[in-house]
Amino acid sequence: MIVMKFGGSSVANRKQIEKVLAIVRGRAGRTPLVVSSAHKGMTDALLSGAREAARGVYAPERVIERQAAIARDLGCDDALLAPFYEEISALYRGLSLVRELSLRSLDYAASFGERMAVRVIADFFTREGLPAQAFDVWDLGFLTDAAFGSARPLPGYEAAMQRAVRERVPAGVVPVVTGFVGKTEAGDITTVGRNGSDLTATLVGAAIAAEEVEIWSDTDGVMTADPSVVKKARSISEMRFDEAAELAYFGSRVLHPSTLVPAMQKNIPVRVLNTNRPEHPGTVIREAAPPSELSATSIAYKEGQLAVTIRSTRMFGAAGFLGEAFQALGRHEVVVDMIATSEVSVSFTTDRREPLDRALPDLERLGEVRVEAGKTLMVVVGRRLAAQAGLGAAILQAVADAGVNVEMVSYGMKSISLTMLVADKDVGAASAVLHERLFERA
Ligand SMILES: Nc1ncnc2c1ncn2[C@@H]1O[C@H](COP(=O)(O)OP(=O)(O)O)[C@@H](O)[C@H]1O
Ligand SMILES: N[C@@H](CC(=O)OP(=O)(O)O)C(=O)O
Repeated sequence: MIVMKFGGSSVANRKQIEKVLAIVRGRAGRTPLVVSSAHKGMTDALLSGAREAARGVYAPERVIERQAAIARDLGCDDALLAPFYEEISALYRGLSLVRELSLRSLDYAASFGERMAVRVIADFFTREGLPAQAFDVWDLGFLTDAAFGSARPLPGYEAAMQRAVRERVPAGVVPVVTGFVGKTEAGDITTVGRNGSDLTATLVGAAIAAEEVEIWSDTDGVMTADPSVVKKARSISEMRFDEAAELAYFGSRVLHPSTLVPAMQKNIPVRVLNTNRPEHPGTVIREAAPPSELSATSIAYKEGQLAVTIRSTRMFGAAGFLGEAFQALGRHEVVVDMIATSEVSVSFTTDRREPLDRALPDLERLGEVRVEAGKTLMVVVGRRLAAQAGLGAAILQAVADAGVNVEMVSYGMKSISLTMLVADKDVGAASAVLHERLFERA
């Protein structure tokens, strides 16, 4: 079996879904299980409708009309999605009455995108002669914890999924399964997090021991930089799991940050492909990749970071200071990405304000605290980074030549990445110069 995940851009409208049909038809002999995202923009539309409702503005017709237009274009009967339109209206009505919006309600609202998309896609495939059946992923055994907005499957979900796929998917029928969503044992709808259908795909792939997971998007696989930012970005043919995981974590939107974890655990290759150019070989991500002649594999960045510095003379030669600081961060669930220390200060970055604000009183007991917003983590990923003398210096020199000030650097022993903290405004200049030096010179 193979898992084929199609993102929002791949199922945006009839034209795109026709491409998806041709691609899936071409893989029919490999027993595909399709995981689909919502049509592009639907999740955002559903969430903004819910937020509006919670402010007292009840207007479900916008999102319903958007979905209905796609369904109609695909020739689906209005009755197919009518129960969902009623449920969305009831939910928005409820939110507009209580004027409240919990993480749980947000997940419930967001879930409609995938639940409606799989139904119209399976219906269309079947009418076009490729027998298909829509499934909510929980009906195939994917039950999760109750961490709304970042839910994960319950231990043992793999066996439940294997059994359900065997028992519920008829032979010769392509299952079209919801990405992104899940359900708790108590019946509450959850999501695995924004852009999470990639993660659903690898979790499902790991559960059913798929021979491969394909992620179909709108670029020729994983590229040396975000092609929407760096025009000369080029496709990477092979990557190692750890390289791709690092890249995904540091903001490369093409893969959700946790996508590679289930694939790594079960050693399942992940192939990233382009729905608009299915003949392109894309990128294969697996445990081992042949040596590359390039110094680096790719660059990525994560904007909107907060840089925090705690300065204290108490730190000078004292044991335990860092321990206290990081215990406080741990207690308040502050996720730290990058750290630098000196004799009298410790600096780190994080991307969420709210846990940091909760930790501040504890940190202020340790020393003088300064928080600066508007920072970007720029990362260069590559398995040769640790081994190639002078490469780190060349990267920093390139950024300096572009007039960009690097405020922090992290370059660990045996590391496959070099991370720099720069101002948000410098992202364009830093990306361009790094790409030019690392990938555009012969
Ligand atoms: N290194 C990269 N390689 C390819 N795409 C990237 C990279 N970094 C960022 N991206 C962006 O990710 C986008 C694909 O992700 P997304 O919009 O979530 O697609 P989908 O709708 O398929 O889920 C691309 O259009 C591209 O702009
Ligand atoms: N539809 C969800 C999940 C997802 O993964 O979407 P996409 O594959 O289009 O990134 C979202 O927008 O967050």
